[in-house]
Amino acid sequence: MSSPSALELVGVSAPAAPASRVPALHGLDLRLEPGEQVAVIGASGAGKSSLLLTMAAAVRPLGGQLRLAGVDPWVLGSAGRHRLRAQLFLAPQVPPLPPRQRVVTSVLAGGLPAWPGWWRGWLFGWSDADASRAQAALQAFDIADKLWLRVDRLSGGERQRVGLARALVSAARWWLVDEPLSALDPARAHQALGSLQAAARDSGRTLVCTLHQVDLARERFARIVALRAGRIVYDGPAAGLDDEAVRALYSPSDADGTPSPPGADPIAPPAWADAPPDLSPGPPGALCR
Ligand SMILES: Nc1ncnc2c1ncn2[C@@H]1O[C@H](COP(=O)(O)OP(=O)(O)OP(=O)(O)O)[C@@H](O)[C@H]1O
Repeated sequence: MSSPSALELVGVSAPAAPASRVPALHGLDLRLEPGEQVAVIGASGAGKSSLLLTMAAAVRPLGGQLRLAGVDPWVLGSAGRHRLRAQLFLAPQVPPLPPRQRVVTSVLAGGLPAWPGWWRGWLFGWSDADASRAQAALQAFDIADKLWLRVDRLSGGERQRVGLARALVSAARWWLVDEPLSALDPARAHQALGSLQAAARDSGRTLVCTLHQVDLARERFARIVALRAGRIVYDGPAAGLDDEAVRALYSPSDADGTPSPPGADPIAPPAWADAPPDLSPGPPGALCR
């Protein structure tokens, strides 16, 4: 049964960035019910990040309509849209963590803008209750021991997990997470995705997650949305996406999404690329670069 609290795209075409007028998404129809968990897959450049930015009301559709719990954020004034955005947590591929900030502060910033007390804590120090909240969020990603470290002392994978811990302290009802596992080894990736999904499930949040790990997407998500060249080419149960469909999804294509014929070479290399390398020795004493 559909709910009025759904996140909905109706015939949405949208660019990849706020300043662009070039559509990266073309006429998408998509509806996510509260508490649903959806993996978005597709080749590089297919439009996965653009879809999350559009859902987060960070880029304005060129056509069609985004509806968040029945409200189109783009008919609101900027203050109203800002309030509505507090319902959305967007985790970009590379979390924007200030390098000199302590991890505790970065995690608790996930509660902004809905948590005015953040500024007090940031200025005057964190209470034990705040620190415990951040620690519990980090614990879910197995990095509770990093609570008081500075962000620039973390590895890339640890930063990525701090970025995910921010979702757990946010009050948002929709979690939009862009490639959360790109910097994690396979074991950590399984653990982090499991924690994220469990936290979303336990708190009734809607989770949309873009993933390059197709096997993990099929194993862990009941519903898969597949994008190709800015269009939805599959939206359904993970079980309905077989290996052949996945191969077709990731096969090279022309710009319009038409698969290239076998052996086709869409971009010919320049003539010099085939020339044999010059292996002649340089003058005596020449430096090898
Ligand atoms: N800032 C930008 N301005 C203009 N076009 C962009 C911008 N960022 C991305 N694009 C283009 O928009 C299209 C969709 O990009 P998008 O980042 O949404 O793809 P993606 O599926 O998330 O890719 P990836 O898996 O590599 O992150 C691509 O053709 C890309 O080149």
